[in-house]
Amino acid sequence: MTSKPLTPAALEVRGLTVVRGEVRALTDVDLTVAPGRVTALVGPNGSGKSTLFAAVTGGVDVTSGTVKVGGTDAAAARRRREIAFVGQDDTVDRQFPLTVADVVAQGRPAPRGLLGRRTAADRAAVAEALARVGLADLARRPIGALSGGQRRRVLVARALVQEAGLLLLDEPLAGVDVASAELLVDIVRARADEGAGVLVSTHDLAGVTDLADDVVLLAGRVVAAGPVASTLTPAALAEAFGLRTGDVRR
Ligand SMILES: Nc1ncnc2c1ncn2[C@@H]1O[C@H](COP(=O)(O)OP(=O)(O)OP(=O)(O)O)[C@@H](O)[C@H]1O
Repeated sequence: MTSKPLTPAALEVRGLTVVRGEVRALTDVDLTVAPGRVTALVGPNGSGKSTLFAAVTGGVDVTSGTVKVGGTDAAAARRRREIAFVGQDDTVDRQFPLTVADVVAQGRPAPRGLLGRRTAADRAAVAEALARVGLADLARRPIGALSGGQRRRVLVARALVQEAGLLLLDEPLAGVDVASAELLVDIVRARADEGAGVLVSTHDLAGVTDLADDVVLLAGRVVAAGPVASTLTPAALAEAFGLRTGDVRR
């Protein structure tokens, strides 16, 4: 008798192939993100990291294969708001007169009822997420009056208040200072400790050990996958990044 796992994977990708125009961006990708674990998605430019996120969030058509989130089809999970995503080029409209707290509150379900007011739970979640990303003092500031790095943190806070079972972050460490990077690593870990599955793409090989439990090395296909220590071997890195083995230092 085969026993089914008690908890479904936060994300389970099987045989995923995505063709974008003339380009085969992903070929036969298998990948699992377990609840309570942080998985790093590592690969060179053009290796398909953003395409993989797009396949989960509905930003690109799946050519073949399956994408399941929390045990159900990704489209159904999106409707249940079970997927929180911070993309690489996510922007907020700086001209629109929204405060930082307003933008974070967008991560909560739309307010119901005649007055459409946010609930006390919404307000508490927004305050907690802003504190987590170190922006509690800026809650009432217009979103247009923040630095680029601060706006990034606002978008992470917006993803946190969604309380989704799957958190996806596309290159959150790119272009952030050391303190912000450390904060992000802590935030990601805390979300996993709360039971979410987290998938984070990064170019920063040196930081993967601090960031993640598991790693998937991508080069249009999966080169290697598993626990960080046993997976990031010089040979696997060389294969994924197209280097000679002797070039890879860890
Ligand atoms: N909109 C698009 N139309 C056609 N091809 C695309 C499109 N977006 C990406 N591609 C191609 O798909 C492949 C994978 O790109 P993708 O953006 O997923 O890689 P990536 O690993 O996220 O790269 P990077 O690290 O540079 O962000 C590349 O060959 C790219 O040129």
